[in-house]
Amino acid sequence: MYNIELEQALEVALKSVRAIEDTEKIPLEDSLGRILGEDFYAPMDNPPFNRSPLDGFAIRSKDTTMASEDNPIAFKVIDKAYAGIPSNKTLGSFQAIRIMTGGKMPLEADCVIRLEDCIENGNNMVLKKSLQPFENYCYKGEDIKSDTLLIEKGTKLSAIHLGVLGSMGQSSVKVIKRPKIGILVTGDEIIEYSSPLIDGKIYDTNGILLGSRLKELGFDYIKIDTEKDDPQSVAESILKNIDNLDILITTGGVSVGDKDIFHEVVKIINANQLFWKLKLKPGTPAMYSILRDKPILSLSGNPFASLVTFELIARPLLEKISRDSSVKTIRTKAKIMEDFNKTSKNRRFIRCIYEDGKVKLPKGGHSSGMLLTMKDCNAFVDIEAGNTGLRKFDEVEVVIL
Ligand SMILES: Nc1nc2c(c(=O)[nH]1)N[C@H]1C(S)=C(S)[C@@H](COP(=O)(O)OP(=O)(O)OC[C@H]3O[C@@H](n4cnc5c(N)ncnc54)[C@H](O)[C@@H]3O)O[C@H]1N2
Ligand code: MOO
Repeated sequence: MYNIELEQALEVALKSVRAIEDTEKIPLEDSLGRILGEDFYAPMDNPPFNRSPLDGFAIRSKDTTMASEDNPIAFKVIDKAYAGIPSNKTLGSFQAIRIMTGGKMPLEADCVIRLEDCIENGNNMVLKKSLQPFENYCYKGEDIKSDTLLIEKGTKLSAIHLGVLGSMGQSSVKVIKRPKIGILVTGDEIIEYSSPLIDGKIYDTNGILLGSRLKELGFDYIKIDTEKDDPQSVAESILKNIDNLDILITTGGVSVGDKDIFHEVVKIINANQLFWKLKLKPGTPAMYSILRDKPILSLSGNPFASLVTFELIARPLLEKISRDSSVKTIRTKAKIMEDFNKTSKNRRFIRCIYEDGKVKLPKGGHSSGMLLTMKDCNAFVDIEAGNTGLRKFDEVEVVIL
C-alpha cells in the first residue's frame, strides 16, 4: 500500500503482529512492571489464621456478659501469644491469654479486650465491660480467600500486586517475555560519538532517542551496529538479527533519494512490504515490512519525524506485542493558547506542551530535523489535512505521550 492514512497503516500493521505468548519465571523482586503470564489464584488464605488486631487479652465473650462498671470480672491469665509465637493453650471459662497484635487467636477465644480497657493485677486481668462475639477479631482469610482469582493474566504488575504476591509466598512469578526490540540506524553520515566530527557528518540522534523512549516506556532494546547506506550490508545486518527479535525499528533511507536504500533492502531480504508513505507530516516516508513473520518499521531519518512516527505507530504495535496497555498514548481535546500560522496541506503533527486542557507551543523551530524544541513538550497537536492555521483558543486534538 502506498500513501495511506495513519489509521489504515495502523490497521495493517496491527493485524500483522501477534501478542507474545511465551512466559518465563522470574524472581518476585524483578517483576515490577512486567506483564503477568497466567491468572494468579490465591494458594492460601491471608491472614492464614484468625488473629488479634490489638494488643490485649484474648478471652471468651460469653464470660463478659455480666461485666460492667459496677460488676468487674476477673480472668486468670494463663499464657501469652505474640505475633509469630502462638499459644497452644485452649481457653477455659474466665481465662485469658495475653495477646499482642498479629498474634494467633487461641482456641475458644472469640474476642480481645484491649490493654487500655482492662486492669492487670498479677496473674489476673479485670474488665468492666462486656464484649460481643468476634469483637476485635481478625478472621483467617479476611483479606484474601484461598482459590480466588487475585490477578488476571495480562496485568502489568505494580507495587500493590507484588505486595499481594509476596503475601502469598511467591518467590517467583510467571510473566510474559519482554519483546526483543532492535534498533538499526542507517546512514553514511552517521559517525561514532567518540570520533571527531568530520565535514558533512553528524552524530546519531535517533538510535539513542528512540532507544531511550523505549526505556521510558519500560522496554529494553538491542542496538544493532549502525550501517552505512549500502543496501547489501543493511540487508545482511537485518537477516543476521531478525530471528532474535520481535520487532525491528530502523531509521533513515526511506525517502526517494539516491541513498534511500530501503526500497532495495526490502527486495534483497525478500520482505513483504505492507506500506510505504503516510498521509501525514512529519515522517511521511515511513515504511513497514514483514520478514519471517517479524515486523520491520522503517522510519524517516529526521529525528523529530522518527519520534512522531515512533509514537504513532511503534507504540501501538508494542502495546499489542507486549500486552502492556500502559504503552498507549492518550488522545484528548484541548484549547490552543496561541496561533499557529501555517497551512497544513497534509495532516500534520506538531510538538506542544499540554497541561490542564490547554496547549502551548514551544518557542523556536518545528521542522522535522530539529529536536531541541521538543525537550519541554509532552504531546503533539494532530492537525487535519487542509487546515489553514490554528487560532488562539481553537479546540484542537492532542496526542499525549
Ligand atoms: N525529493 C524528495 N526529497 C525528500 C522527500 C520527498 O518526498 N521527496 N521527503 C523528505 C522528507 S518529508 C523526509 S522525512 C526525509 C526522509 O528521509 P529519509 O527517511 O530517507 O532519511 P534520510 O534521508 O536518511 O535522513 C533524513 C535526514 O535525517 C538525518 N538523519 C538520518 N539519520 C539520522 C540519525 N540517526 N540521527 C540524526 N539525524 C539523522 C539525515 O542526515 C538527513 O538530514 O526526506 C526528505 N526528502
Ligand atoms: O516527513 Mo518529513 O519528516 O516531513 O520531514
